[in-house]
Amino acid sequence: MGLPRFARPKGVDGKSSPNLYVANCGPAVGLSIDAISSVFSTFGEVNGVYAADESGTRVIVSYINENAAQAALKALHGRPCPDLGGRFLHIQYSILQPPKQVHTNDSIPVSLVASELNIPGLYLWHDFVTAKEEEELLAAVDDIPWRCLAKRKVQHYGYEFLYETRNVNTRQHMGELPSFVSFILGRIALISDLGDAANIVLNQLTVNEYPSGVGLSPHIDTHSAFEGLIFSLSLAGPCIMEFRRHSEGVCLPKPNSDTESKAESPDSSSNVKRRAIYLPPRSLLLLSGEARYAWHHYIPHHKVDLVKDSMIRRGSRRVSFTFRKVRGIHFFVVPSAGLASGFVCLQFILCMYLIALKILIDLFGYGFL
Ligand SMILES: O=C(O)CCC(=O)C(=O)O
Ligand SMILES: [Fe+2]
Repeated sequence: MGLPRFARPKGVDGKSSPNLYVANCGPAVGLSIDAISSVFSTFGEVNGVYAADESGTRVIVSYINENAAQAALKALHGRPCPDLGGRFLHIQYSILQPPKQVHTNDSIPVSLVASELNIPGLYLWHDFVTAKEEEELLAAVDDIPWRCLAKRKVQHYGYEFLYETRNVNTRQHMGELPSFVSFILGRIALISDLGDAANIVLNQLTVNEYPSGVGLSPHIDTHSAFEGLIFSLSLAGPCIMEFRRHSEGVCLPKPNSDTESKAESPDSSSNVKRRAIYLPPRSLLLLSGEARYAWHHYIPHHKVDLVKDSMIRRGSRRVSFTFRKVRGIHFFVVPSAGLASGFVCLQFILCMYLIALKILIDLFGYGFL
């Protein structure tokens, strides 16, 4: 998906050109590309209107000829534009970058459905929770203190994820997953596509709150900390999630699980396969098998995502609920977290009963039965 690349003009005046760099203008400030195009078309034929960067607040208006650009700049620069919500536009000439200087276009087509990505083990269910449930889930976590990381806020349930060691402390169990997520666990257990649903164990929950434009570094969730399936429920705002996988024999960067480091710019080398999927609010993503173990996943730092030719603005925040299974811990089996304590009791009683039975058999033989 190639957007033309324009250089931001240097100096105040810039060099005359048919392309204008227009700041304070774009989808992120409520101005559609069509509306912008129609206003600028009054000065001459417009070739196209493009996002100047990922902010959603700066566009490039590209004219067929320079005179039109000059007229538009003269008429619209530095004053409120009534046809564009009264916004003050800041306009300069912009220059199409010569091919040698063109930055690697790091945007790739974004799919709406998981099957298009061809990544085994990746699933996405839209509208997994209703708008009302979403509201209730957000209210529930907003009632609980957040832990602030450098760029986002988190809450941990079940077991705390320790960012310093990229692991969980399995000796410190923080209790069952909260009752406000029980219905989600119950619903996951009913997903018919997941053959062996009875074996799904989810005993750790990380809630992430991302402010607008904040992403997540490429990583594979730590193998030694988590096993099995990883479910992530998106709430409040949309984002895109990208996946990348290096070809055999090519070294992957060290898995950067749940770190706070700056999102790396995606590797454009031909040895890297890249895919992207749009995660709307209320959708549930599942990473399993190859999707979970062989592909890095990350959320690019964008305020606006280009999805099927539409610019989709990230909300003021995105909250995700990521459910995982801590390696080696077998309690709290889905279907119902509400029933989890019952399971634990039952398992405990059964164990005690078998141990007692074994002792009695050892002492008295089978005769006492
Ligand atoms: O926010 C998300 O959906 C993904 C979070 C994630 O990848 C993680 O916590 O490891
Ligand atoms: Fe992850």
